[in-house]
Amino acid sequence: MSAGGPKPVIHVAACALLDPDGRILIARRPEGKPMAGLWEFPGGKIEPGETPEQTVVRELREELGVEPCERCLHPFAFVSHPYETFHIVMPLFLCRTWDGFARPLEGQEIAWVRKEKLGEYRLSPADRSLAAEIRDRL
Ligand SMILES: Nc1nc2c([nH]c(=O)n2[C@H]2C[C@H](O)[C@@H](COP(=O)(O)OP(=O)(O)OP(=O)(O)O)O2)c(=O)[nH]1
Repeated sequence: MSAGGPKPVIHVAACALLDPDGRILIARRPEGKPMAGLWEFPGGKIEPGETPEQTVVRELREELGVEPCERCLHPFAFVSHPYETFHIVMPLFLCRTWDGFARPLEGQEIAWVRKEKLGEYRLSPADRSLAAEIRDRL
């Protein structure tokens, strides 16, 4: 707990899209957002009343124009990570099947990256352990 009292717990849901060549899509947080310039998995905050799967489907549609089906989202890992001003809890799903062609719709940069190369990208601090999980378990 910080000196200023308890930090809010933020619930986020994210997804690693995996293409047939075994590459994973990551996105770079655009200028103007917190943690701009860092790479992360597509996703976002879970809105009230949403399941994490619904959040991922909504965010992939908004950010990338792709439509995964909910049953194509496979729970893979989660993080519980303290940032300075909040604490993030975030499940990461894996998805190998979706409709549409992933393209950056919100001014973000995207990259398809082999799992061995994920460590070469400057990831959000909460995502670093996820990259290691992907490298070791995928
Ligand atoms: N989407 C996503 N967010 C992550 C990851 N790792 C990580 O620490 N975060 C943090 C960054 C943000 O503080 C928070 C997600 O908020 P966001 O700003 O992307 O979500 P959002 O689009 O729903 O929010 P907003 O801009 O509408 O406020 O979680 C990740 O892999 N993916």
